Amino acid sequence: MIRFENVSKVYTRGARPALEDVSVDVQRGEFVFLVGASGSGKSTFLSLVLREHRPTRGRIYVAGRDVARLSSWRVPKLRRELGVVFQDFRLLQNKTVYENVAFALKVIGKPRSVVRDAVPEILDMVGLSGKEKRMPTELSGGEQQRAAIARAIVNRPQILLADEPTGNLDPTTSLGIMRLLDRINSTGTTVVMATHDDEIVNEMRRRVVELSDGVVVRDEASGVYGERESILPEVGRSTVLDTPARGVRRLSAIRRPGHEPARAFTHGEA
Ligand SMILES: Nc1ncnc2c1ncn2[C@@H]1O[C@H](COP(=O)(O)OP(=O)(O)OP(=O)(O)O)[C@@H](O)[C@H]1O
Repeated sequence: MIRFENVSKVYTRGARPALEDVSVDVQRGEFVFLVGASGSGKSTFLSLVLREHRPTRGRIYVAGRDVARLSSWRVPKLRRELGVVFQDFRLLQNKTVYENVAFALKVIGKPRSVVRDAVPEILDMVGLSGKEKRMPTELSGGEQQRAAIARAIVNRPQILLADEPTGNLDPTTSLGIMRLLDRINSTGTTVVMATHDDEIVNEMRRRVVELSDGVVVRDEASGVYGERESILPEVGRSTVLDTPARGVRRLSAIRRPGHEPARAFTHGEA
């Protein structure tokens, strides 16, 4: 679904590459975390998928298209296959929740009948039924992100890119957003999420691609944020979750008694 072949990106001649010889293959339906320190190249990776920039070297295929060679007039069609959410939501402040989501369909020429059916359905899915008429300023951060996610997926894109989607949210709200992203992924949408949120990555146990100074230094099928497991080889997963001293505190802290922690994302309500 997304393939990087020996991709390098140099923004400014003479500067250190933002990405260097990156090869990553993301299959249809995968959920991939992109992790790494600030400046390691995560946003650059996502921007190349979106064809906001072209790679300096290498090939990038997205949903079957060679995006580096794509002519400009074909870029909008590529972007219809891609939903995007950001840390700062980026909702249109002068439009209601309904209008924000409907706008995404209107700009690509969907008929009114499609808008009328699709918008309520997607708002229901993200848990915003009843809040259609609110302005973004009348929503909590988590609700704003839900609206942004609704807008990103209302056109049923094959791929959802998320750049720090929980970066502005508290732990409980982040958990709800992750459940929602997980649910979207379980419907077949490929999800690539750049994040600094170690606890979410550790809890989800999905594929982790780690960048460091633009280079892929780790690509694990079911990874954690850092190298914690090599430090704690004998400690089981639930023990890690229950051990505040290890720093994995947040998700277990908001777990209600009797709730199954390990698969909370997979089957929980958003
Ligand atoms: N438009 C740009 N022009 C020039 N340099 C850029 C541009 N965008 C990013 N860079 C540089 O490329 C490198 C990678 O940046 P990038 O934003 O991809 O990292 P990141 O991992 O997403 O960081 P963060 O976690 O802080 O968002 C950095 O050195 C950055 O300064």
